[in-house]
Amino acid sequence: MPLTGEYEPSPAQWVRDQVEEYESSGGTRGTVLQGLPVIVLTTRGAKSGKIRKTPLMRVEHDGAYAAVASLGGAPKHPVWYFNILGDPHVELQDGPVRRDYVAREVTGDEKAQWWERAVAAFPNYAEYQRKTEREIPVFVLEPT
Ligand SMILES: C[C@H](OP(=O)(O)OC[C@@H](O)[C@@H](O)[C@@H](O)Cn1c2nc(=O)[nH]c(=O)c-2cc2ccc(O)cc21)C(=O)N[C@@H](CCC(=O)N[C@@H](CCC(=O)O)C(=O)O)C(=O)O
Repeated sequence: MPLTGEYEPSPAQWVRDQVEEYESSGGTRGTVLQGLPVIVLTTRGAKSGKIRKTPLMRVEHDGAYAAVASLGGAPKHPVWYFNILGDPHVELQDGPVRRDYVAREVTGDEKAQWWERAVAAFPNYAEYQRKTEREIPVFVLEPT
């Protein structure tokens, strides 16, 4: 079931702009960062209930995706992390395809396997984890 409600763009201009270009082009432009593929994750604000859209690096395997709450290795989780904890029903747009998913945080061996996939897709993730004490959370998103 697609998430409905009032969209509240990111306060970060470059993020807002990437979402705008991604969506207005039907997922044909604004789909990379540093030449690597990007998806757009839609979540429901845990406090506002508004629709939030977050570009993330594309980490996909057999139809499932990882959402890596790296925030560049910052000491705190990105806010969208708490949105997913509040409501695991999310949407993900990968290029022109937009689908509904249910997200769950992964740990242990499953997380290690997805972390490997994530670093393979975007090597900066390894550097981000090295630069912070915070354990970077990973959600796996499976199609509903
Ligand atoms: C700035 C903040 O954003 P954030 O949710 O912390 O997410 C920060 C970043 O992760 C986010 O901007 C990502 O898109 C950055 N980013 C990546 N961020 C990552 O963490 N991982 C990535 O792989 C990644 C890739 C990427 C690629 C392209 C690009 O343009 C950006 C990319 C934000 O939007 N804050 C809002 C509130 C947002 C929100 O969801 N509020 C909730 C409240 C939630 C709560 O407080 O519990 C609500 O509406 O209820 C505000 O300050 O008004």
